Amino acid sequence: MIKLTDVHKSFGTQKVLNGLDLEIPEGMITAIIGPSGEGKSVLLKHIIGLLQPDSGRIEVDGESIQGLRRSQLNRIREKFGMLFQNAALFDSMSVFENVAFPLQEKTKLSGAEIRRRVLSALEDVGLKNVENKFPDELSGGMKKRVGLARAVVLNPKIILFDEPTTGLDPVIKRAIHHLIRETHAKFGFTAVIVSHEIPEIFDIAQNVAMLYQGKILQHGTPEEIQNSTHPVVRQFISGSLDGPIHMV
Ligand SMILES: Nc1ncnc2c1ncn2[C@@H]1O[C@H](COP(=O)(O)OP(=O)(O)OP(=O)(O)O)[C@@H](O)[C@H]1O
Repeated sequence: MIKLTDVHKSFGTQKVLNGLDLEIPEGMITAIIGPSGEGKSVLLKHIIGLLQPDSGRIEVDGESIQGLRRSQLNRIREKFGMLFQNAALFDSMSVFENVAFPLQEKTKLSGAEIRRRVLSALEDVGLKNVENKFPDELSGGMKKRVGLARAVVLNPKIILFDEPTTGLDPVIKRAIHHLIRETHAKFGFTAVIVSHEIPEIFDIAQNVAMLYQGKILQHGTPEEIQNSTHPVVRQFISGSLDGPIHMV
């Protein structure tokens, strides 16, 4: 389980997280939703230890991730895979090299075993015969698939997805969502997905937490969030211009 307790984070005078509490259950898909600029990516970066809170506590599997030495933090980070917003592939490396990278960095597996695992991970995400291509030869959807293969190749306990479908056409978006669900069913990792895809995300996530003004405003099943009576949640999921959320 991932547990955040009373987490505060400011950048200069801008308070982004303001006493945030959240429990992310193990083995489930949890979506973080909320208006742009509210701190969803900042929240993900705290979970993986890329940002430190000003105060509060973040625990992964019962272990606090603050104040750790780099080697201890690295050990905890090995539990994580991450699919970044833009897939963050290395442009100068082939698809094979991109997916092999975590295995080469973190394991002492033989070249033959690495090859087997990379090709298997690519097959899991529906990619065949692309291992020798370079990222700029791939479509946006294929890049996301390669990013997902790289995120699952070490079989991590937890995968963080930062807007995995932003900028993709509706068909590819659906395919990526389907793939996340399938890989989740196959590998059983804990998934945390930051997403703007409303209502599609309600079909994928088992839990949904809405971030607003530095706190989790509501956390529940997709049904509970969709049937929320909270005016902010209602306005956000309906995309209405009228309501307490002010556009800037
Ligand atoms: N390293 C940083 N230094 C200064 N400000 C930052 C930093 N990281 C994030 N911020 C600020 O924190 C706020 C929240 O950013 P964040 O990217 O988490 O929002 P978000 O909810 O993920 O937005 P979006 O949905 O548009 O991606 C923004 O105002 C951003 O400018």
